[in-house]
Amino acid sequence: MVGNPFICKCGGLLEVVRPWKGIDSEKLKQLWDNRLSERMTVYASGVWRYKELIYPELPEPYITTKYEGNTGLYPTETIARYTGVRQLLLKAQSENPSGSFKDNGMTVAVSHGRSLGYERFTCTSTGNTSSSLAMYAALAGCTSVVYLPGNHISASKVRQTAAYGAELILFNGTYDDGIRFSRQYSEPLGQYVCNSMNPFRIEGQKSIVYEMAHQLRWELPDWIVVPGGALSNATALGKGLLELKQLGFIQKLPRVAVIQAEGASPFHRMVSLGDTSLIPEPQPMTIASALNIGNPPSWRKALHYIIGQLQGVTASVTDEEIMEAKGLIDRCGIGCEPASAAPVAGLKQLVRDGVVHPEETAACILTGHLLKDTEVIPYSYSPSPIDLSLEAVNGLLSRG
Ligand SMILES: N[C@@H](CCOP(=O)(O)O)C(=O)O
Repeated sequence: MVGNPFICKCGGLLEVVRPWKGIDSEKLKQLWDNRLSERMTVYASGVWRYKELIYPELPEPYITTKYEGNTGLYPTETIARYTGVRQLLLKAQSENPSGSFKDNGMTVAVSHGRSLGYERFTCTSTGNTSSSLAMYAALAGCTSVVYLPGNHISASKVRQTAAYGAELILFNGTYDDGIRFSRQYSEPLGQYVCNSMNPFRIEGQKSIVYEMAHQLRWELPDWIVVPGGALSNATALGKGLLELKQLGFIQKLPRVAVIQAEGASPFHRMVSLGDTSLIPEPQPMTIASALNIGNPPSWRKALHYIIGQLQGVTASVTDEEIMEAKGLIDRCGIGCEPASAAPVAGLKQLVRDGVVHPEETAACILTGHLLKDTEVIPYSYSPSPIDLSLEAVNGLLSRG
């Protein structure tokens, strides 16, 4: 096996560990408040605003940013009622420049790669990671090569990736096959890997919970709920939360829940059986394209942070439950891709099962934009055009 810079000799994934000397949380909170008025500097980014906890030593000229992050945190009574909690917030990572939470990590991975002198970036993807990478690589004046499974991914995401100018390599097999290939061959091909096996992706994705805590004046809800596919989001959430607590930014840790889609839920299966080794799902199958992953690369890190350190919980939900929750999120005016609706469906289940108390509060992280998986948008509109007249319109309105 050819070496990969992010894989340890033991086969596990490397991660960034810092000694955290000289962090003064009160001073940093003040600095970050001041940065909220930045406009066209790197600190206008909702990721690089928190540079001191993300990648303090990276020189600014290497940073490729599209002012990512800065996403809304919306209270919604409809979804609170639906899930059964007292208060519910939706953190819309879908509002990122390429339409998904991947941007929080990708700006850091691409900036790190540039600092090493790379000009060719790569990833394997079900579509969001590739769109994000293609966008940042183009922005940095570099090229990207993306490996995409030939089936069960979203054509709208593939088109978005192509639009940013990536070289597309469609292959037979699943996301997991593509990851196996790029673990082995990206480095000899001179391509800098930007999948979440790259620990700088995880560092960037921590900013999601940093920004959420900042928006809530450093008091998080009782629960934070994320979808689980490759498990980089869960890992970053766990690592980020523990750092916030350890460094004195928050006084109380929230509980965390990771929700998988039933057809691609090896992590949930492992946790619910009390096991500590993951049995991959050979044919992952869910309508939520971003969750179509049978062998999540970050499962060990997620197990360590979410289950080991934070005593978090997991659940799995059916495609029907995902689509029902998505319908509600869409009609609240926020909208999301199917994978993002899994946390809302999962929270409902956790309240029903008595794991989450109805008096508790929760935030669900929406990972991708409503326009990401357009093939599965289940809405219809007027079947055939009419000749416009007041009578014809009144006739249609009275039917509705
Ligand atoms: N849903 C993802 C797959 C995860 O890839 P990662 O390397 O970004 O964790 C995608 O959009 O491709």
